[in-house]
Amino acid sequence: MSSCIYVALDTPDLDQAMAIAQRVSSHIGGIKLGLEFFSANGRAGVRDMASLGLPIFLDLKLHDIPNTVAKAIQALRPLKPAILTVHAAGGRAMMEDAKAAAPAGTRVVAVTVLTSLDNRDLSRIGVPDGSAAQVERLTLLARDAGLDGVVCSGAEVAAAKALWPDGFFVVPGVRPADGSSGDQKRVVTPRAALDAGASILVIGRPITQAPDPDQAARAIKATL
Ligand SMILES: O=C(O)c1cc(=O)[nH]c(=O)n1[C@@H]1O[C@H](COP(=O)(O)O)[C@@H](O)[C@H]1O
Repeated sequence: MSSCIYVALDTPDLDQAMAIAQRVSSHIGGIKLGLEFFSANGRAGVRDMASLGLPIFLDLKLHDIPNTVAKAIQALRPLKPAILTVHAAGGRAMMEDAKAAAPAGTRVVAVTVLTSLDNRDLSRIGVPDGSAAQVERLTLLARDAGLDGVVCSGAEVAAAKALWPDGFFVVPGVRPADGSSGDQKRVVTPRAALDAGASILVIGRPITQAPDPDQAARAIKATL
C-alpha cells in the first residue's frame, strides 16, 4: 500500500532536497514543495524533483484576486502537480477560478487556518470564534466552490470530514509523540491525524532535520 506521508522538502537547496527525497522514498507517498523551494528553484526545480517519479504536491498557498490566481495556475499547468494549494480566505470566486484553471488531474485544496495559529492569534486577525469554527466555515466554502479538499490541523479534520465526507483532507502540523513543535501550535501525532480522517499527512522537520531521515520516516510510518 502506498504511504500517506508527503515529506515537506522546505529547503532552497535542490541537491539537498533531492538527496533527502531519495533517502526516504520507500516510506513516502509523495513530495511537498513549498514557497522556500519554489522561490529558489522555480518550475525547473519542480521538474527535477518530479523525475524521481513520486507525486508532487506544489504548496504555493495562492491568495490574491481571482484573475491573478487563475493566471498563476495557468502558468503552473505544464507541471501537472498532483496537489496544489490556495488560501480559502481568498474567497469563493477565487477558489472557483483556481479550480477552473488547474489541470484536470490536479487536486486543488484550500488552506483553512494555518497550523501555526492558535485562537489568540486568530482573535488578533478578526476571527473571534476560534479555529474549529473557522475551519468548518472555510471547509464548506471550499466544498461549495468545487475544490477537492482542504488543509487543516488534525484537531479539526474529523469535524471537517463530517461536513464533507468525500473531501480530500491534508493534515500538516503533525509531530511524533516526543517531537518538538517548533512554530506549529495546533499539533497532533501522525496516528491521531490519520485516525481522525486525514487523507494525507504532511511531515517536514521531524523527517528532514532528523539525524537519519530514512530511519525517522520509517519510524513514523510504523506508527500508522
Ligand atoms: O499547506 C501546508 O502544507 C501547510 C499548512 C498549514 O496550515 N501548516 C503547515 O505547516 N503547512 C506546511 O506543512 C509543512 C510542515 O512542516 P513541518 O512543521 O516541518 O512538519 C510546511 O511545509 C508548511 O508549509
